[in-house]
Amino acid sequence: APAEPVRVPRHATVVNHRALFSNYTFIIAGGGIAGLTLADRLTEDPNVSVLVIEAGPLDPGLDGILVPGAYAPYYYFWPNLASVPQAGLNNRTSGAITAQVVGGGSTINAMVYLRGDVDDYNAWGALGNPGWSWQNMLPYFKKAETFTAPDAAFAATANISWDDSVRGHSGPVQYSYPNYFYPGSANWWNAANEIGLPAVEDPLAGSKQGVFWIPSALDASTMTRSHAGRNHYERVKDSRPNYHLLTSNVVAKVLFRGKTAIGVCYLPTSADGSTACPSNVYANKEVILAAGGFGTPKILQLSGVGPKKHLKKFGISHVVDLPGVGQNLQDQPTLAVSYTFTANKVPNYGSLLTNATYNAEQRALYDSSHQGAYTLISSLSSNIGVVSLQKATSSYQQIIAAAKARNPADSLPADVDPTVLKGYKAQREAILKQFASDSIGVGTVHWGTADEALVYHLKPLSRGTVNINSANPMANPLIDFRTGTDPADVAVYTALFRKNRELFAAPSMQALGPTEAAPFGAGLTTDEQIAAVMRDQINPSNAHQCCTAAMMPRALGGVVSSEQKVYGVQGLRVGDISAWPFQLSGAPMATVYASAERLADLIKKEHCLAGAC
Ligand SMILES: Cc1cc2nc3c(=O)[nH]c(=O)nc-3n(C[C@H](O)[C@H](O)[C@H](O)COP(=O)(O)OP(=O)(O)OC[C@H]3O[C@@H](n4cnc5c(N)ncnc54)[C@H](O)[C@@H]3O)c2cc1C
Repeated sequence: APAEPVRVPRHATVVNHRALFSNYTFIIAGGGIAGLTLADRLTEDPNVSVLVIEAGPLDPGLDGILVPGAYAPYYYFWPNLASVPQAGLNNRTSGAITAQVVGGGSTINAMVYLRGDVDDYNAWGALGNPGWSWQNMLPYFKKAETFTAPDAAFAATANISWDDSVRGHSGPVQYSYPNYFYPGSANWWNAANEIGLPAVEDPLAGSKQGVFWIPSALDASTMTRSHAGRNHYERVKDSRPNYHLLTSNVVAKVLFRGKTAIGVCYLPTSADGSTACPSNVYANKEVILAAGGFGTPKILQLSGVGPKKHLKKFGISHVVDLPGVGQNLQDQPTLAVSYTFTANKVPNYGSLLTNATYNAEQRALYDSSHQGAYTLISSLSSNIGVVSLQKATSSYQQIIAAAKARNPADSLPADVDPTVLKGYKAQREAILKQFASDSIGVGTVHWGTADEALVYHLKPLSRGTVNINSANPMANPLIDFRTGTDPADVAVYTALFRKNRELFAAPSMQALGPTEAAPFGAGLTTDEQIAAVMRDQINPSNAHQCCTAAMMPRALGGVVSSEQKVYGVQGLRVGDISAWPFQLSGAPMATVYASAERLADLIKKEHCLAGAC
């Protein structure tokens, strides 16, 4: 079958099962951010055909997806995903959220559009990944995006600043800023300045210590969400007969001839999986996995690419023994801290929920002129602050010293493969260097302007796992975030909690009369007391799951090379967030778009596509 020539129909479209070709130049598993970016760029060459197989449907344009203030992501959550009991969080289980829809996370995420910092990409490079650095990524960040500046007068009153030279102006992903802020945001911003978190000129310039407006994946022409389904599929589909998207189907596994990937088998998302692989489709050149931080390692393991010992338990014969597949799971945990106020300002984001008149006014304003509170994603305000460990606590050196004194093996599952442990040691050294730097954030503070502050932990040292629990491709994997199993994470989080508390104690926030509410509260004064409550409150996930097919040398437990080729086989790459070695000081979306742009260029060059050689 792989030798059959590619037939190109007249219209690119979402195809149904019967309209599929039997073979394509490339097959991409997962139509999320990475998958659709790759498909768009590869089909620029009319001689290439690409099939994307996506487990979810196309969003028909629901309000809760497109209108930020009406945000309702749960329509497209992957069903029934949850973690196992979390040993570091008093054995609580938690939901594990990831998207199942065309556009993946970009269709349902909170639209926060941030890059990592300079040392994030440099450190990935230093882990044995030539070609990865901030300098190398910057052109791809720009290529990926189009920034629309806010109205100049509004920007001046609202403290929005940016450096146009680091922003892209002609890429498919649209981003801008909401054109409204709640009055309480100004108190929060001033309070941040009062505790030594300055205004950052541009958080996308490679360092963002301080406070800034959150760039948002908003199409400024309509003030609606710019998601990958729109910017990397709908934008080009009518002119690309060579771009096929099969929705509501799940890739069960990669098909191999010897050690060469030749295609995939797939089945409808509605199937029960008892008859595995009813349908096959073949790739002439490559299969690319882009099924996200949970989906990609699952497909690899089901395909016989993973820890041999684990696969054996399910009767899966291994194609290549790669112990790192499904290890190294990381997320960016979140913590909500509740407050009551004696003098909070209205309107705040709670007003949309509690005041029907205000809500109706704001909706009418948005519908008529794309202005007002509905341009803000609900539950977030316009500002956020990023904090290095040094800024968070004067005890940062003690935290680093304690982390260095710990045996890294104690932070991983007992049966860890020696290569994975070696890779973790290398990562740990890189991250501890970042802890000592004042130019890399370890966490963020945020206040939505109503009854809750949010504290995010960006740089965990704890490592989890995602492993299949059945050979049935429809069964969800076992997800163990292992949040808080490394004591340094709890110490860092406690410091971030205290930074948030300091911010609320600053004069500009005190003017609103806040009281930290239960289960926290002023009665908790020691680190131990705070940490004990945090273990009951931390949410292990911000839906930023990553790093489960990590890009590192094989001797360090890596799964893919710096060109994102899976070790030990041919014709198979990982194109998505699974390939990251460790979390960024920032949210993932912009980097997933940009690194898929980078990978598309590498693939074009290697196969001489679209005049690339
Ligand atoms: C609710 C939510 C809020 C978030 N908020 C933000 C934010 O504000 N800012 C930010 O930067 N990031 C945010 N994120 C995270 C960000 O969206 C993800 O990190 C990003 O989408 C990852 O990109 P990806 O291409 O690796 O995977 P995804 O975009 O998740 O795409 C993977 C796709 O693969 C599909 N898939 C999985 N398994 C299979 C299979 N076997 N066969 C076929 N298809 C499959 C899935 O349905 C999905 O569409 C959020 C995520 C969520 C879910």
